[in-house]
Amino acid sequence: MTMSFSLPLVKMQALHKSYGSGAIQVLKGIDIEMKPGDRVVVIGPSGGGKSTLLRVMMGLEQIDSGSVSFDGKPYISSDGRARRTIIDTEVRRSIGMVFQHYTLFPHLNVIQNLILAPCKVRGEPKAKATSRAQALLQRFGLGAKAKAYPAQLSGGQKQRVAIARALMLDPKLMLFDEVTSALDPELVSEVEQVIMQLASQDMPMMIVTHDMWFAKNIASRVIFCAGGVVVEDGPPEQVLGSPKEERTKEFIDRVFHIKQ
Ligand SMILES: Nc1ncnc2c1ncn2[C@@H]1O[C@H](COP(=O)(O)OP(=O)(O)OP(=O)(O)O)[C@@H](O)[C@H]1O
Repeated sequence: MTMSFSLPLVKMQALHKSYGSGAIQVLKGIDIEMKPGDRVVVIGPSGGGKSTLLRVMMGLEQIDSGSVSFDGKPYISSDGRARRTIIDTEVRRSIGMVFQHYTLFPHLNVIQNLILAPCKVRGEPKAKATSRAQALLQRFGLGAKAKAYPAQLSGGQKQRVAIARALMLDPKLMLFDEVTSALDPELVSEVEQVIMQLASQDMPMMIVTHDMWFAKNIASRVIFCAGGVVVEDGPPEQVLGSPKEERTKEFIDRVFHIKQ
């Protein structure tokens, strides 16, 4: 029998996070390992700490204790005394994130939004960044929108631009936090398809979503978080139930109710 081992791409150890100087405990000891090819979907009841988890991974939140490693290197840790979080920004930059609400700069057009960080952060020449940006926009069916401003785009287009913008920094891991929740239903699939496209190219990703159909179709693993801990971690069919039940609100309510 042959066994293959791959080192974790991400390793979270005993992550604790509270808001309000400890008054609201949100993460109560999270241990998650993510392997290089994993597409992890995080589900769970509202207020369970899913967004907080992703924001911690992005270095956007202070933690109380614990650590997060990327490619074997701890890049988020706590100094243990003053609740100060230590962030290795170099490592952190290899992670891209897209949020629920559009975060494009309204005063910049699409191309300018895409090339800002590569030019400013990396010192990439403008012409080179622009040609990479154009190629990405073509790939995502947005070639004609290069000169448009965010206000001239639909919600689905804005989210696809936000994904393209994150990809401009060549992330080794992508985090998606409910990126379709604010969209009209008819715009959801164009954004999900872009994420599926990235998944088919083996981009490791962690996704927070309430869309059980999407979860089932994209996940290699599903993690159920509730009450600040990981309640269940396994293949989608195990955590999400039988295909008949998927995506129904009743199913989600029942599972969340039982596990809360
Ligand atoms: N900046 C903050 N200050 C104080 N409390 C916060 C802050 N951000 C989040 N919280 C609280 O922390 C808890 C977890 O929030 P979080 O947004 O991480 O949950 P979630 O699982 O992503 O929920 P949802 O599915 O509704 O988006 C909630 O009780 C929320 O009210």
